[in-house]
Amino acid sequence: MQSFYTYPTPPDPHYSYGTAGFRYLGDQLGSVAFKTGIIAALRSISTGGKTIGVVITASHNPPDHNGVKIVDPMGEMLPQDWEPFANQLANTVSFAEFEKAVNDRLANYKDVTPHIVIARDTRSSGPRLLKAVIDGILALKGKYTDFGKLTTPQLHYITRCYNDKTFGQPSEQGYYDKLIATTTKILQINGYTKLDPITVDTANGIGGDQLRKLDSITDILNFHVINGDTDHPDRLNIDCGADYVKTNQKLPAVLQKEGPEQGHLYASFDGDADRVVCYYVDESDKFRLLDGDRIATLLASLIGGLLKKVPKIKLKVGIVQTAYANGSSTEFIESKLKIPVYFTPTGVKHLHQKALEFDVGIYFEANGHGTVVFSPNYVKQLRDYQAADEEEKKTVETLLLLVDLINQAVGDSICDLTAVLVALKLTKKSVYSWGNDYKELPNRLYKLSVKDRFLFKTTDAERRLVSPKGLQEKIDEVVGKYEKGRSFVRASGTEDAVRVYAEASGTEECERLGKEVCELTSEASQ
Ligand SMILES: CC(=O)N[C@H]1[C@@H](OP(=O)(O)O)O[C@H](CO)[C@@H](O)[C@@H]1O
Ligand SMILES: [Mg+2]
Repeated sequence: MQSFYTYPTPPDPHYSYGTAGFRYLGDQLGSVAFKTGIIAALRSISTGGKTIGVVITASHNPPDHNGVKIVDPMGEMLPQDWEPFANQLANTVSFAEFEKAVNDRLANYKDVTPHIVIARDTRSSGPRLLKAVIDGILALKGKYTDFGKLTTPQLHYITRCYNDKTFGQPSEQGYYDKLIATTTKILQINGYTKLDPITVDTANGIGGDQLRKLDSITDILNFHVINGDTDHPDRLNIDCGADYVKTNQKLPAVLQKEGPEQGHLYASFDGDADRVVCYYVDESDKFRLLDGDRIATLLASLIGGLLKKVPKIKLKVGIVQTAYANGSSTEFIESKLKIPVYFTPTGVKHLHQKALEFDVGIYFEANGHGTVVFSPNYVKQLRDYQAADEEEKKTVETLLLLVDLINQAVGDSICDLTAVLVALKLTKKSVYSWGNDYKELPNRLYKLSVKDRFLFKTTDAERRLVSPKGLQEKIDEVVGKYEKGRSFVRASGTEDAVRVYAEASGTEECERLGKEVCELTSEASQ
């Protein structure tokens, strides 16, 4: 563990393992990356030598940021009860304390060789941090396999394949093979040969390289990449990508300049390709965003529609949203799709957990991060089903193939987008009709700097404040003045800020409501 000295921990560190792992400026992450190698190795040892993943990425954050995140054996996030230990290690400055913490932990487990799979995004700090992660793994005499540059979900897939041989081949090629084979089969049994073309803004990140590879090995997917410059890592997420499009509610800069094609479907990925939003420009040149809420409703329409065709199969379907979901989407799901909606706090780990309670659990954050999970009961009922005719057989096969198409471990831009295109094809829906399923309520999201964001404590899936005292009552009073008004305030879990969300029936009303709630929030935080 002498390489501890190669990666000195800065004095008075405050590193914290959040939903997205450790995330800071790339040049401040050396010691954290080294220690993440150690934590991943310990996690592997604690599971009796199962393969663990490490992804080096800062997703949609600026190019000079970076991050390290650990992936558990079945492709899930590191369990929350490991986070305090990860934080303790990351913030330990002295070698003696560090060595003791590691050895104490090691003493709990059997002596096995850990194995770690690693991948990184396109950032220039990636290779340096990779070296640090590897040195951490080697310090515990671990083995590693470096998969080079991959999307975050690809590394989740590979990690799972190592531990679950039925899942697929543990390689990048294995990922493409599975996606192509599944998509081809779904199309074939439903009488189609290829998916419709789509233009994809890949945020100048790793998603671009991977879509180009896919495009070169198959004719059924028709992805046209824009913002796909991975030779210049400093362009990552700049004026493009899912976060830019969703936050600004406008086209990526290059499309604003060149002019988009009316009615054509576009999509944007984030920097590590685990989020996707779609959009188009309508007959009156208006930008129409098809965000995570819309993706959830589209996939729910597909799955719900297919299940209706086999009424003897009884499965529990649920949709999980956060308070950031547009009110119209919730209303559409409940009143038109007749599927129950559940709310959890922000962060995919909360949504994922809730979704697991259903046979089909569909969850998406409005920003485009999400997936669908299917229960063992779903697979069993469909596998055991005796189809009465060809139509039923086709339906059941399609429902089973969806399990392989959608990356259940984690939100995956490439799989989610393919599922969107499959859904449009199978439901015979045009881009316009998707966009007209419901009319979004105008909404605004604000970020406020406050003295102490931890003062803001919430309840009811973050929709109501319990602290600061009295603020919620004031918000209620303001909200009551606006038709279809809704507003809530919560501390960000990833930034030192408080977020204020507002929606109302009209744009002006929504902005006024947002402004009023921002003012109340600032006053209360003095
Ligand atoms: C409003 C919003 O988009 N919040 C994001 C953001 O969380 P905050 O806790 O709001 O900072 O980052 C999370 C991690 O990427 C993501 O899951 C979440 O949706
Ligand atoms: Mg991401």
